[in-house]
Amino acid sequence: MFVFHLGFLDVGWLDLLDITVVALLLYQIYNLVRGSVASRVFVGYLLVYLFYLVAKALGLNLLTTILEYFISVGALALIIIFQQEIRRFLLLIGKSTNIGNNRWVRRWLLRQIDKPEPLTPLRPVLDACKTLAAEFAGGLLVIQRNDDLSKVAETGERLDAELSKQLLLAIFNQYSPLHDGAVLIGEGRIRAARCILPVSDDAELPATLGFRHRAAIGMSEATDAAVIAISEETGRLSLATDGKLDINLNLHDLEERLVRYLARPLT
Ligand SMILES: Nc1ncnc2c1ncn2[C@@H]1O[C@H](COP(=O)(O)OP(=O)(O)OP(=O)(O)O)[C@@H](O)[C@H]1O
Repeated sequence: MFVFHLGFLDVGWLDLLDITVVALLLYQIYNLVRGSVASRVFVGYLLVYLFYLVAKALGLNLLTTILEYFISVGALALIIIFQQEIRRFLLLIGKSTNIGNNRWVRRWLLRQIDKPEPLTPLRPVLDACKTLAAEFAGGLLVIQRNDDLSKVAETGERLDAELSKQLLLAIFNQYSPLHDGAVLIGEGRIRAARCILPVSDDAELPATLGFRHRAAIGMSEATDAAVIAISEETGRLSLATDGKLDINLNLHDLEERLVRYLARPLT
């Protein structure tokens, strides 16, 4: 069934759906590679493909064959060049379609009654952040929301300790064997310390941003956790959520953003 005619072209509903999906995909790819070296490779590849279409339409057989060969080998090369972007793209899809994490799916399909979200008391966390910032001690604190963080916990020392300001300060004390890496906090308890977080490979991040802050962003890209980074150099407080870092927050702003983010309904 045709929707309309465009010159000699008959455009149907399926064509419109096809064009919309391709446009959305291209837009997502553009968003992922924007600003990175990969974006130039992507544009170059598109230009070669356009050149190939023109050569084919003109009936330039030899050139078409050479370009066909180049494009098929190029597709493989693209997968290698774009590994980081493809990984980020798949993570994005996985994160937004994590069926088990969906409130409605849990309720209606998995027949799980939603228990009230386990609230992590923020007071001990905020008090510890205040002291760590004032003393330029440095810290990295992950507050679990809904995603399972057991894989990250495995990279460090598992603990199951009551959450308290004093314990957090003891962990991040420079003489503590647990001070390096991140602390995981979930359901009001300290779950692990000395954890290694995934580091963001976003090429648009400022070069001045060190690994503690890149790890905070990386963790918030890969999971729905909120990550607080306290700079050892400047005492600055930053909060990473949804792959974005808010830097130089005062304690009040940090508390407000954390409360708002953790109270946000699950999708
Ligand atoms: N991937 C990671 N996972 C967990 N902790 C990390 C990771 N990368 C760095 N860190 C922690 O951050 C500390 C400081 O790293 P770095 O100096 O590169 O960060 P920074 O962002 O410049 O922070 P600062 O302002 O505190 O110097 C490391 O000693 C380590 O404890």
